[in-house]
Amino acid sequence: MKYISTRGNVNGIGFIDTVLMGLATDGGLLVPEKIPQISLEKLEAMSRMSYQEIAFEIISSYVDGEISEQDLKDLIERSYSTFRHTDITPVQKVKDNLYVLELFHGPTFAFKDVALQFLGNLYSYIAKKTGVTINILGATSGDTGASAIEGVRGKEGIRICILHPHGKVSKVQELQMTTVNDPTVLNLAIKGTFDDGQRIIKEIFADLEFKNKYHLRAINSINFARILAQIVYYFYAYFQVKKENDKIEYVNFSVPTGNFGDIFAGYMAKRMGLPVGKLIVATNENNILERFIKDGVYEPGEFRSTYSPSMDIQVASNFERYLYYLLDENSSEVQSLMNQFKTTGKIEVSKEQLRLVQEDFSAYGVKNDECLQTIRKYFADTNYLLDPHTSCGVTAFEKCSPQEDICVTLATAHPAKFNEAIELCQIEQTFPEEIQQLFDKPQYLEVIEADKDEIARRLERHFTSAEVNSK
Ligand SMILES: N[C@@H](CCOP(=O)(O)O)C(=O)O
Repeated sequence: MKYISTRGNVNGIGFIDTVLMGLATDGGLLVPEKIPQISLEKLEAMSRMSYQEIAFEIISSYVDGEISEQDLKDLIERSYSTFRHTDITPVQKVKDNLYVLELFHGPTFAFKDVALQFLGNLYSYIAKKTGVTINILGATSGDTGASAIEGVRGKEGIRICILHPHGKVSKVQELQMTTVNDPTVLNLAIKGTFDDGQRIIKEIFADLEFKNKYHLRAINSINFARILAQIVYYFYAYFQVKKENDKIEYVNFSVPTGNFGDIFAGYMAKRMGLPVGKLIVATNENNILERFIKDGVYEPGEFRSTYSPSMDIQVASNFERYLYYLLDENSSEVQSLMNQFKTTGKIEVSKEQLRLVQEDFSAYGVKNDECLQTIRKYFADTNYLLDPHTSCGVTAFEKCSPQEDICVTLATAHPAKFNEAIELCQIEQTFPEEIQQLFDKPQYLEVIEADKDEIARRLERHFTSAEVNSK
């Protein structure tokens, strides 16, 4: 299994180099040369496996022997031993045709833990094997940051810096990131939006001299390992639902979407042979992806702060990976559309391409009020408390999934992370102990201009500090 860039100028690299490269050196995103196919017999066998066993089957088909079988099994075991639920990502039936895939049982109560516990352990494994320090740079709209820090903190030979938009994440999200008192962890609160942070880190990664000098590594979903670990739970969820509904031929998935990584993992699962019907893109009022799926025009709108801050994103990183497949793996066309996006701020696909988009996806952009209404309605009717992101997913399920289909909505975070929104719904909730205790801790963060050069200077200091954990 080799990996290539969506823009065509990186070819034939292996899995570990793909993880280390993160953003491709030509500015594109790395994808496998061929998507592994899962046969019907294999699917049947996998339906009886545990989460960890399914993870091994999927991940090993992409790692292709670069990590020994035993080491990979150990990495997977270690990564999911931190989860509070024995099923790792349990599936709950909420009503007749709606299941919720609970992805928030990891250490930071968000779906990001599923991939970042794994990626943290993988980085640690690589750091030990190569003896080279790993300096991680990431941007977050709220959930990735805490989860990435939790995935690597205390691990030998790793430093991390996370950029978050100052004042634009929930209080619990901010506390989760900034109460970590560890000299290898740096939190920069930028005066800007998540899109500013994501653009700046991509510019820094594109400066190859800087990237190589400081061994910069990515933890965002630009890193293919993130997508890979997220493919697993689509398989797991399908098998759980199929057990209860043996006649179904496919399942729809409704996915709260910001950076397009989570739903892109679902698209990969479908391409691998999982019987997925529609992939429903649930956005909030930052609805670039909804507009693209409905009209074929990809063009950022005005930034809005919403009750689902993790999805307050205009430019979705993984859109480029999808574009690559939509354009029939034609990297020069991807390159030219991405250039066009850079100069005009807009991409428009043909009618035939839009038809293909709509074969796989439907979309709904949830208004702020609707998000709260759905939380109230489901709590009153089913006693199930949705977080605001999952509420967008459930609202989109109601709008887009036909009554006769079964749909799994991805529950991407625990409601306790977004108590501001839950309080507006006049619903009382008890905080899990791990979240409650954050309120008494001091915070460690630096507020900084959203300026690439200033941030790069701060990174140089952090990534050359003597502080790095050792055995
Ligand atoms: N929604 C994310 C934004 C970053 O996305 P990623 O999947 O590329 O890490 C967040 O909560 O930080």
